[in-house]
Amino acid sequence: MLELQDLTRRFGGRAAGDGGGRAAVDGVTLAIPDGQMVGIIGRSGAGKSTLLRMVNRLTEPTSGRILHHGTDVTTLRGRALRDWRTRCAMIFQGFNLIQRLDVLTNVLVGRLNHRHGALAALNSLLLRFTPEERAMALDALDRFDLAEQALQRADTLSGGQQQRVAIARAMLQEPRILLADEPIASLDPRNARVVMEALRDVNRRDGLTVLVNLHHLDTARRYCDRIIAMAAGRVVFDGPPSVLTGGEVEAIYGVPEEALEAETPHAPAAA
Ligand SMILES: Nc1ncnc2c1ncn2[C@@H]1O[C@H](COP(=O)(O)OP(=O)(O)OP(=O)(O)O)[C@@H](O)[C@H]1O
Repeated sequence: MLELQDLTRRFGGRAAGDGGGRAAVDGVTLAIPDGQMVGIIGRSGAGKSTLLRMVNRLTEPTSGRILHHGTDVTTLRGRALRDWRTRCAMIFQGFNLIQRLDVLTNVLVGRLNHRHGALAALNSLLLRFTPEERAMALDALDRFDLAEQALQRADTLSGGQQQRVAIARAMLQEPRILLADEPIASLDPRNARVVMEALRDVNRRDGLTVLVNLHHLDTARRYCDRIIAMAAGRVVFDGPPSVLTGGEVEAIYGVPEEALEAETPHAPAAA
């Protein structure tokens, strides 16, 4: 179980924790069972990215707690924090691959957090990997239908392929949670579908908890077990997709579903 307890993040105060500034996330309390696929929706600026980034501590909470299996991850430091970030992988709208490196090496980067000791550090620096690690990376690529592209530079792939490489890299971390921050916002509908299916697959087959920020409600309804809607940093809906009807969306946001989605600034579809 992943528990968020009264989680708040303010920006723009005089100092963290002084109670000043605007709340990007405002007192969010959620309990997310292991293996659930959760879609987080809401207008631009609702606090979706800040919420996800607090879970793996890329953004520090101003107040509140995050517990995973009872461990308070809000207080972790040093090696314990690095271990948490390994268990809690993240993918981004912009894929965040190293463009000039080949696909296989990009996936192997997901393994670096598992290494400890001086020799391992040197090998990491030189991007040297063992045959076992390379086999693991190839398996991950094969699973997402990318084995043939293993030796191509990352920047030769389509956006949908790059996002699947990012998922393969995340899987090499052997995480328990996958955080996906608008993973399909730059993709055309076909690539978006393939990426959502890949996320669904790691959720269903590997049992990962997946938290995914999405702009399209139909995508959230189709792929997620649970939908959380945010507005101004707060949770304004939390329930199964079947309950989030068009009427419910209009009641929450004051505009029809189509109008809500149309406000969303989208990056141009990737090639
Ligand atoms: N590093 C930061 N410094 C200052 N303000 C920030 C920072 N990050 C986010 N914010 C503000 O916090 C609020 C929530 O932003 P956030 O990116 O979490 O929303 P979002 O729902 O993910 O939006 P989008 O869908 O556009 O990505 C916004 O008002 C944003 O401007």
